[in-house]
Amino acid sequence: MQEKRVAVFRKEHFNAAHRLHNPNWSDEQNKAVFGLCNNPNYHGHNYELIVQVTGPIDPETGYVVDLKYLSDLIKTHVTDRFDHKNLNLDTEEFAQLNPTAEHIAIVIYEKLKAKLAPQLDLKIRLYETERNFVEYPVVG
Ligand SMILES: Nc1nc2c(c(=O)[nH]1)N=C([C@H](O)[C@H](O)COP(=O)(O)OP(=O)(O)OP(=O)(O)O)CN2
Ligand SMILES: [Zn+2]
Repeated sequence: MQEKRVAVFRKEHFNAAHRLHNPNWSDEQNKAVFGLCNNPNYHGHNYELIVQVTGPIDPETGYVVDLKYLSDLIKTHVTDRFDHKNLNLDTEEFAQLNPTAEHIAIVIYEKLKAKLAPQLDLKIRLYETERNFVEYPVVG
């Protein structure tokens, strides 16, 4: 019989400021492409993060992953690092990387993936606003 794989989810949130900017472009080009998001004085978002972990159920615990462990992992590696921060100025992750929702999702994925057992699949959904959100990775 095929192993049953189950997805478990943890929702978190963090508030952060950012500025979308490409240093290789002129100010005019940055303004034209990124609009208000290029404001030199930054702007903020209430990010909503959904972390999905998929895998087999451990027969001993009945868990795919302990959600308390997952919650602690997200706190240590994501929210403690990014909450109430200016992503461009206060974090090494986005000092040289444009802090778009796409890039933030990939950075979060890579941090958490490194801490999870290899048989577990990870997916990140990140809401930058109520209507704008991204997912990583995309399968297929
Ligand atoms: N592909 C992406 N597009 C945009 C991103 C991004 O990360 N990836 N980010 C932004 C800005 O950060 C911007 O602040 C988003 O806010 P806004 O356009 O105001 O979106 P809202 O949902 O709040 O407002 P609407 O009224 O629904 O437009 C822009 N693009
Ligand atoms: Zn923004």
